[in-house]
Amino acid sequence: MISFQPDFCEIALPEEGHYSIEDYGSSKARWCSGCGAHTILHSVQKLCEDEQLPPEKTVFVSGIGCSSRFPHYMKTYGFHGLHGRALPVASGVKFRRPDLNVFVITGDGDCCSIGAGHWVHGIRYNMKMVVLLFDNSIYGLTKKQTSPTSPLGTHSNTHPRGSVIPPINPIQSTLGFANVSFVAQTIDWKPAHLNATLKKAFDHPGLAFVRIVQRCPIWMRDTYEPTVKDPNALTLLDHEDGIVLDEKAKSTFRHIEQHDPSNLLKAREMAELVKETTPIGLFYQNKNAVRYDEYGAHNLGISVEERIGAINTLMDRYAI
Ligand SMILES: Cc1ncc(C[n+]2csc(CCOP(=O)(O)OP(=O)(O)O)c2C)c(N)n1
Ligand code: SF4
Repeated sequence: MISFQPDFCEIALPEEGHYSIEDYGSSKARWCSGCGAHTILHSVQKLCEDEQLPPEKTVFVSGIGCSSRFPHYMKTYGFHGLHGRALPVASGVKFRRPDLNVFVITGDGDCCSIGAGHWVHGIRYNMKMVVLLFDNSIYGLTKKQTSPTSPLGTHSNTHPRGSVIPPINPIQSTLGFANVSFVAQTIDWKPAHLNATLKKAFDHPGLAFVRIVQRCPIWMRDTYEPTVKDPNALTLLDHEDGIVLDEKAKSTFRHIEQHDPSNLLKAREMAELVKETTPIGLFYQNKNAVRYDEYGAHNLGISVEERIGAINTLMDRYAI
């Protein structure tokens, strides 16, 4: 388990009082050339710059996988932990330090396989954080084993003759979990949509779950290439309360569907679209869902600061 504080504390707030994108991390990550994770990294660093997040108040928690190397490339706090366990670690961080900006980076194996139990309850606890599911439909780091999101018939090292069990649809599953409050889908190769989705997720007052369809050119080229190349493969979910794109970015889509993100039943129907095309946009948002990170303080009738003080006292008492 590695928890670390890289060299950000050596980066004093620039004199002009403005962090630039370079202050948030490196653009030289050790992912394969053409891996979709590179564009996601850039987009997240851009979000940090746009929001001027103080690096010492920001933490990236991940599990294990290619995608989970993400915290190493950020000059913020980071925790590259145990396979499948990013969500409980992040929940602990958020409950203990509600003042921090918390991001979770998880792969489809990490989240939907070994970490699936935490996925259900992380969504249900709805603590304010952004969860980014890097879904490349394969176990990348361990060199091509079938993942729960691998399309039926995927040839892999665990299923050389093709996978036989239908995959999980992470959007549909998440929309079925209790107390779900924000579910969006985007892709790594359309930066305008990716950036707008991250911004919407960051602004959400609860747990924002974002599935990012991610290119893995090493193991899954045949799976994602048709979607990248075919202009008919995507459907943009459009609504004034959803992920709003400018006209130029919108004009790159051939298929646009109006979808009101307050309608959970319709959102579940939209998630089914994936059989014919990949829908991207905001499926569902409920800003009023119960938040466990707020509940503790509200229930006791104390402020967040008082709660932190109470937790500190307990930790001192038991020398934790
Ligand atoms: C408890 C445990 N079981 C298994 C592994 C081996 N392992 C490491 S990464 C990984 C799968 C990674 O796939 P995914 O989460 O989809 O991430 P990707 O590498 O594709 O980004 C597995 C099975 C491990 N590190 N720890
Ligand atoms: S194996 Fe795939 S997911 Fe992993 S770094 Fe390479 S391209 Fe990215």
